[in-house]
Amino acid sequence: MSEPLKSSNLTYWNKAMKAIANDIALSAQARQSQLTKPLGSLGRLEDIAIWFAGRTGQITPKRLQAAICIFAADHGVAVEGVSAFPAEVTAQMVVNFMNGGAAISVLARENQATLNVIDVGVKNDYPNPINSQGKLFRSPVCAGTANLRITAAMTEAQYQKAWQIGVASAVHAIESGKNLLIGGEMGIANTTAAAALICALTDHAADEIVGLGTGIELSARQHKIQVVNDALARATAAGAHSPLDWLREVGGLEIAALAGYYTAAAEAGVPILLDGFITTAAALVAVKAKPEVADWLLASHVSQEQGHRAALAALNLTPLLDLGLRLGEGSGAALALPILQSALTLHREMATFAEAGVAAGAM
Ligand SMILES: O=C(O)c1ccc[n+]([C@@H]2O[C@H](COP(=O)([O-])O)[C@@H](O)[C@H]2O)c1
Ligand SMILES: Cc1cc2nc[nH]c2cc1C
Repeated sequence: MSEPLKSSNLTYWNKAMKAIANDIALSAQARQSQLTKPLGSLGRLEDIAIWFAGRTGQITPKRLQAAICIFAADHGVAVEGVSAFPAEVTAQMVVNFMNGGAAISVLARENQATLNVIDVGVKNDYPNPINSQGKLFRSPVCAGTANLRITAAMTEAQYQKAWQIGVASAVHAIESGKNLLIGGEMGIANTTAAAALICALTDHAADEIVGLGTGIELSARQHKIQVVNDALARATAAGAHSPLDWLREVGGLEIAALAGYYTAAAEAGVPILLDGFITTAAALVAVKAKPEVADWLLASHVSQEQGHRAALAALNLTPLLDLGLRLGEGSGAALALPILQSALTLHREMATFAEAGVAAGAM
């Protein structure tokens, strides 16, 4: 199925943020201390259960119903030879996602998550999928961004439209009962845009952040660093200042949509599970524009892309997994889902010392 996505509820932008229920988190912490295990022995799983209690307002949070939205778009900077793959792959992978053959298609099935793909700016044509796994929303803002090395990647109207499509995607998922939002992305050359954004929004130099993306040679990485530095200098000269200026100048349509998706999820009080390098760049934009978004973010994994660890650190996030992934599509987030589910199920279903008749240790 393929349909346009209506950006129905734009009031989510600039809405007041839902508060964290600290009293409920404290009750969840007290429950953790009563479960039949030495306190702290479930490590970060205990923190995860308490984190979700504070966000959901439930001492024993319900099972997670995850929505995965993949935002796909092309990048004008691909002409600079910054990727190991041709730009045509963006459209081809959209079809693969829908046909069920991509890594994220498999992982979504494996973890009972819904998978929707939102085309916010794929350049090449592609056929409508038949019998697809999820829904395809064809909402292209334009046929990809401009080359960020030589001009602003997007116009004001373009990045705002992409942002609003992300907002509408989050609203759609939340209104259909999802209580965990995962964003994924597909866009050849988007590690160049993400690296430029991370450099602009943190104190890091391009050499610290630019990586090999889909697998470019080390010599090509030097050129990619030059492209990022040229883009940063150009945008600085053009007067880029705010996080949204930087998004427009050096970002991407899928990155703008992800930033809107995360902001709307946080405004609605729905937890967000980040994926890799590009989704973290989008989260950085959202947090710099609206700092409270940070309270709703969890990091699934640290990608092999060089600058990901620094970007996560800038968000004060500690990843759950370090598996050497560098795929994107939401794959790392889908892989971390069973860990989150187990943390919540243990918290809900384990017996307390009193219930089990087990002697509690000195605490
Ligand atoms: O998420 C990551 O950490 C990640 C790291 C490297 C590459 N990717 C994916 O690869 C594509 C971008 O790589 P590149 O080399 O074309 O810039 C894009 O489709 C991303 O989903 C994703
Ligand atoms: C094949 C392929 C699959 C991807 N999935 C996300 N980014 C990707 C980039 C390529 C090249």
